[in-house]
This record gives sequence, C-alpha cells and structure tokens, in this order.
Amino acid sequence: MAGFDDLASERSKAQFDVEEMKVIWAGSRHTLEVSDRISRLVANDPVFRKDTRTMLSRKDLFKNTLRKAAHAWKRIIELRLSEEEAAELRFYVDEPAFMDLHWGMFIPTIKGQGTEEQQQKWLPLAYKMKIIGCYAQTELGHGSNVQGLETTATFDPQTDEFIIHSPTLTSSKWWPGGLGKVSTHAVVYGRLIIDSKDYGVNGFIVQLRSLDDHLPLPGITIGDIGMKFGSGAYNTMDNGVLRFDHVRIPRDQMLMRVSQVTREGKLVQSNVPWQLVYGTMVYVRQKIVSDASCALSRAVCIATRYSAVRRQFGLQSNGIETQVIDYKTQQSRLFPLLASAYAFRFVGEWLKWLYMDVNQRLQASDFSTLPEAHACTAGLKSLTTSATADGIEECRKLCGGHGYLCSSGLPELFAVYIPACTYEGDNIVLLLQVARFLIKTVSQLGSGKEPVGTTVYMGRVEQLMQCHCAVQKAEDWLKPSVILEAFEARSMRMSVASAQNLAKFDNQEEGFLELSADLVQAAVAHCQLIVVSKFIEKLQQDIPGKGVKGQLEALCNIYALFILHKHLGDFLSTGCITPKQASLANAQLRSLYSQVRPNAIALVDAFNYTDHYLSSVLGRYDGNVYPKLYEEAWKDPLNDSVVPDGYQEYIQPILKQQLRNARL
Ligand SMILES: CCCCCCCCCCC/C=C/C(=O)SCCNC(=O)CCNC(=O)[C@H](O)C(C)(C)COP(=O)(O)OP(=O)(O)OC[C@H]1O[C@@H](n2cnc3c(N)ncnc32)[C@H](O)[C@@H]1OP(=O)(O)O
Ligand SMILES: Cc1cc2nc3c(=O)[nH]c(=O)nc-3n(C[C@H](O)[C@H](O)[C@H](O)COP(=O)(O)OP(=O)(O)OC[C@H]3O[C@@H](n4cnc5c(N)ncnc54)[C@H](O)[C@@H]3O)c2cc1C
Repeated sequence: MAGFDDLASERSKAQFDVEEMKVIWAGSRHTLEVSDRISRLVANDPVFRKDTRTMLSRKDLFKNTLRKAAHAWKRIIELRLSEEEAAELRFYVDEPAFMDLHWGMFIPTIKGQGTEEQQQKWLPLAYKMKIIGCYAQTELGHGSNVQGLETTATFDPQTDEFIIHSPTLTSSKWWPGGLGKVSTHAVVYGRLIIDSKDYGVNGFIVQLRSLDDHLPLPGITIGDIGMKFGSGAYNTMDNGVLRFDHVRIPRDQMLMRVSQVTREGKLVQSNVPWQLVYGTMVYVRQKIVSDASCALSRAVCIATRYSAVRRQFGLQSNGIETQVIDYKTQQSRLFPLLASAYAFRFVGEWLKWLYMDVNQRLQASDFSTLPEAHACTAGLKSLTTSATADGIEECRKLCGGHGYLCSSGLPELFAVYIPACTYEGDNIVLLLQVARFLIKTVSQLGSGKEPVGTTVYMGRVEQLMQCHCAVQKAEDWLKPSVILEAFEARSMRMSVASAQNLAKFDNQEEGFLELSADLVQAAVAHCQLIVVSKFIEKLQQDIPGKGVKGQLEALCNIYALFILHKHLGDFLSTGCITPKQASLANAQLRSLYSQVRPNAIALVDAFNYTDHYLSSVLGRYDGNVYPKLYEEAWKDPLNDSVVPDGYQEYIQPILKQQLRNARL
C-alpha cells in the first residue's frame, strides 16, 4: 500500500547509522534517552491530546490549556521529574501557555537581576508554583524602544515603598504572556523615579492577583488582549493588558542586582553593567535559537515524509508514478531546509555554550564578552526565526493542497511560530544592534584592540579585502577552508563598505538611519558566517557512527552553498567570487542534493519525533497518509450532520427561489 511501503523502502536505503545520528541531534546519549522517554510519556497520555485544538472556541481552548498545564504539573510532581525532564515534558506538551513565561522568563529574571536575598525569598515560591509569574515589559506605545517605556515606579521615602503607576493609555502593559488570566505576579519594567528624577528603566516584582480568590489587587486592571492569528495556535496563551493606579509595593521588590535604592532614597550602582537589566532577553533569545531548529525540523520532517509518499506524473516502467521527492525542484526547496534545521541545531548548541560562558564570567566580574553575547544572541535569533518562519511556509507549499489542511499540522505550526520574528525583539531591530556592533568593531581595527570571538576574522581585514576565491572546479566548493574564506570575505567587505559609507556623514546617527537597509544586510552576512563556521567546527569533533559524518558534511555544504546561491548578489558585487565560480557552486549543490536524496527519510527520522509531537497526518511515521486524511475529514464538526445547520434559513430559500420576490 502507498505510504507504508514507500517509507519502509526509503528507510532501507539509508547509508548511515540513524541511531547515532539521533544522538548527534539530541546533543548526547543522555539527552536522547530523556527526550525519548518523556516524549512517549506525553504521547501516551490522553489529557495531552491536541487533535481537536483548532476546532475549539477560545474559551474552551484556553480552559483545555489550563487543564493540560495542571496535569503536566501533577505528573511532574508525581513522577518526581528533574528540572531537565520537566522542561522536556512542557516542550512535548507543545501548547504555548503561562508556564512558558513563568519558567522561561519570570524565574530567569529573578535569578539574573535579583540579589541573593531576593532570590532566596522569591525563587522557592516560584519553583513550587505557589506564585505564578510573567514578564511585563512591553507597553501599548513601546515595545522595541525599551528606554521609551512610560510606566513609573516612584520611590516614596515616607513609607519605604515604590508607587507603580500607568500615567497614560500608551503606558498600559500590553502583550505579556500569562498576564491576561493566570499570573499572580509579574516582573514589571518601569521608570525609576526618585525625588522627581528619572533614573531609567528597572524591573520590579509586583503582585497582581489575590492568592485567595485570584481577583486583581486594588488599583490593578487586567485582561486578555484578544484573539491572535490562526485558529488554535497562540490563542492558548493569555497575552494580557495591565494598568496600575498608584499601586504600592515594598522597596525590596525592586530587582536590585544592577542598582539599589537605599532606605534614604539614594541610588547606588553595582559594578555590573546597566545592560544586565536587559539580561533576560539575552537568555531567552539564546533559547529561541535552539527552538528554531525544533520548529523547522518538525515542518521539514512532515514535508519530507509526505514528499516520499506523494506521487504525481511520470509513470515509471513498473507503472507507478514518481515520488514528488524525486523532482529536482522539490529537492532544491526541501533539502536546504533540512540542512538549515541541522545548522540551526548546532549553532543553537554553540550559543548555549556561549551564554553559559558569559554567565560564568559575569559571576567573576568579567563583563568583557557581554557585547559579543548580545550581538550573537540578537543576530542569530533574528536569522534563525526569520528562516524558520519562511521555511515552515515553504514546507506547507511543498505539501501541495493537503499542506493547507489543519490536519497536516503545518498551518498551526506556522501560526504559532511566526510571532517569534517579533517577540524578544523585532528581527530588524535586532539586526540593527548587530550592525552597530560590527561598525564599532571595524572602527576599532588598527587601534590595537583585537577583535574577539565571532569577529576574530576581522583581524585579517587586509587579507580578506583582497583575497580571490580559489575554486576552479565544482568539488573545490566542498573544502571547508574555501567556503569559510568566501563567507568571511563577503561579511568583511560588506561591513567595511558600510563603515566607509557611514564615515561620509557628519552626523553618525543620521548616517546610520540612512544606511540602515545596507547595515541590516551586513549583519545578516555576519550571522550567516557564524552559522556556517559553527557547522564546520561541529564536523571537526569526533563523530561516531557509520556514515554519520559524511551525511553531516553534505548538509553543511548544502547549507553554505544554498546561502551563497540565495545571496549571490552579495558575493558577486563584493568580488568575493566570480560568475563562473557561482555556477560551479550551483553544480555542486545539485550533486549534493543527489547525495542526500536516498538518506532524506532517515535524516528526518533522526529527529526522533513522535506522531503526537508532529501532529500531522502527512508526516506520520508509518506513511499511512490517505486513509488517515480521509478519516480525519469526517471528524470535523461540520460533518456531524449531513444537512448543515442553516439549511432551512439560508440554502432552501435560494433553491426554492423564495428570495426572488423580495428582490424584485
Ligand atoms: C524555557 C524557555 C523557553 C523559551 C522559549 C521561548 C518562549 C518565548 C515566549 C515569548 C515571550 C516573549 C517575550 C517578550 O517579547 S519580552 C519583551 C522583549 N522585548 C524586546 O526584545 C525589546 C527589544 N528592544 C531592545 O532589546 C532594546 O531596547 C534595544 C537593544 C533595541 C535598544 O535599547 P537601548 O536604546 O537601550 O540601547 P542602545 O541601542 O542605545 O544600546 C546601548 C548599549 O547597550 C547594548 N545592549 C543593548 N541591549 C543589550 C542586551 N540585551 N545585553 C547587553 N547589551 C545590550 C548595546 O549594544 C549598546 O552597547 P554600546 O553602548 O556598547 O554600543
Ligand atoms: C506573541 C507575542 C508574545 C509576546 N510576549 C511578550 C511578553 O511576554 N512580555 C513582553 O513584555 N512583551 C511581549 N511581547 C511583545 C514583543 O516583545 C514586542 O511586540 C516586540 O519587542 C516588538 O516590539 P513592537 O511591538 O513595539 O514593534 P515596533 O517596534 O512597533 O515595530 C513595528 C515596525 O517598526 C520597525 N521598527 C521599529 N523600530 C525601528 C528602528 N529603530 N529602525 C528600523 N525599524 C524599526 C520594526 O522593524 C517593525 O517593522 C510579545 C509579542 C508577541 C507578538
């Protein structure tokens, strides 16, 4: 039968050890064991079913999310899951909810911005979920411009309290997840005012709702901001609106790791940089990069399996039609996404290491790598989420008409994913941060301050401004050194050109605004170089398992050459490669697609996703697509009755021409 046979035969063709590839994808044997066990636990629990999600009303959907969150918490306690296992469980429940903000932002903010004392007071309550918290930064009037926030926190020396207030409509907190209906507490970002002087934005822990009856505390107005894009999707989350009318909190609820306000109302700065007030965003951006590989790989898994099951045209000698995965156009759209999923996985792994390293240095009062960490997390968050959002939509198209059905899993995945291009920093705004960092690095070249970390290559500015690509035949593009040099030269030349253009302006800020579109492209080039170089570094590690390294090398080359092909204009206009070398790269890309083709199904099997997590009829492990699609259609509530509701009021009068007289 179509599907079963196709996927079984595809699996038998694999030229590498899938089990070892699963370990590489998971990060370690231990992580694979945990994620495998927990994903099956979730898949086998009926409370975590998600197949009716897109058909529920918002209220039912939300209540069902609360039910799942409560059940998840119960299972975490009953099974005494470790922090790692609990995080995996929340991940596989796969439903955006207040828990994400509580564990993902509220707790990390207290850890990162609270003093030891504050951590001791608040963290045990939060860990036991005796309080539920969210992250209330964005306002109706300002999101990207954090320094433009209007909420005030005015110190009252008489009572030793802060008065939290929303002075304007635009100062209403707007968007925080978990705020609308659930959170009892929030970290609220507002302007610190002492003695009428504005000391800028700081974080404050504020109780929002009563722990007895969940009603908002006096002076607090709270609600949900309304339906968002798509059915089901992100509507499981209660993104909220919040206003304060002179709400008082004790002084010790200002997060005081960065600066402290004394009993006398004096502001004391610690030795840590003020930017640590933005620290949670760096942490979450790093998480979002790892998350991008999950969302993209999920879409790619669906599209790849379905492409092997789906047959159209081209009768072969045995009388069966061609699998659409065999069309070169399908491969040239699908395989770069497969390669990107792996590339994002490895750059995410590296970013996690970078973040841990920065944190360790911060503990030891070494703040030197903070600007690099900010630039990398901001840039890679932007690059990977934009590519993933576009990639999911491409996977939908790769699945033809059936990809547009909710039962394919792709519409909901897309709807849930796309806000990642906006939250935790609009992707363009973040690339502009990277551009500032690059311009600063270029301007310091020759000053004796050596570039560090991901900008080390800029230290070779003279070589990179002049080098010529050595490629003479297609296979030369398989050499990591050749690829690296082309990407480094392109990035270097784009940054230098931007810096030179900027230098022509008397006013640097005006120049930055004028050139911002070019600056964004330079930032993208730098970030793509990071992804390519981290993939290449990964391949230099010991990679066990028959054929595993070979497959990863092919994927790495596909990622790099696909990016080169997509941004050919950059590579040609900066003179990094010639048109002839560009066409050799293209030829090499085609040959790499043929190399990956027999392994495509095994490469997506290596993600080790359960059918529950994929929630896609098209991406089923067994390939049994058509019977299940057919079965799924009948489950739609519209098919509950053969004759639809409304027939008598609206269809019958048309058919019986009873409306005609009324019109005449
Ligand atoms: C288990 C966890 C799972 C997580 C999975 C995902 C769950 C996600 C759920 C989604 C929830 C969404 C939450 C949110 O969206 S919260 C709100 C996020 N908001 C933003 O991201 C706002 C974006 N804006 C900004 O970050 C800043 O305002 C911006 C950087 C754009 C500008 O700030 P500002 O005007 O103050 O700064 P300058 O540009 O002048 O820069 C001054 C210097 O500071 C440096 N800088 C800036 N940001 C940082 C940072 N974060 N860390 C370190 N350093 C920073 C900047 O480079 C400048 O440095 P120099 O002076 O040296 O040039
Ligand atoms: C689903 C979702 C969940 C969220 N959860 C939270 C949360 O839990 N807590 C929280 O505090 N916030 C949350 N947010 C808010 C989110 O962080 C902001 O929406 C985000 O930071 C973007 O800011 P903005 O809405 O002000 O966009 P704007 O800055 O208004 O962007 C509008 C347009 O202007 C452009 N633009 C803005 N500034 C510049 C510039 N300097 N140069 C060039 N172009 C520019 C942008 O590129 C964009 O195209 C959430 C948002 C969403 C969608």
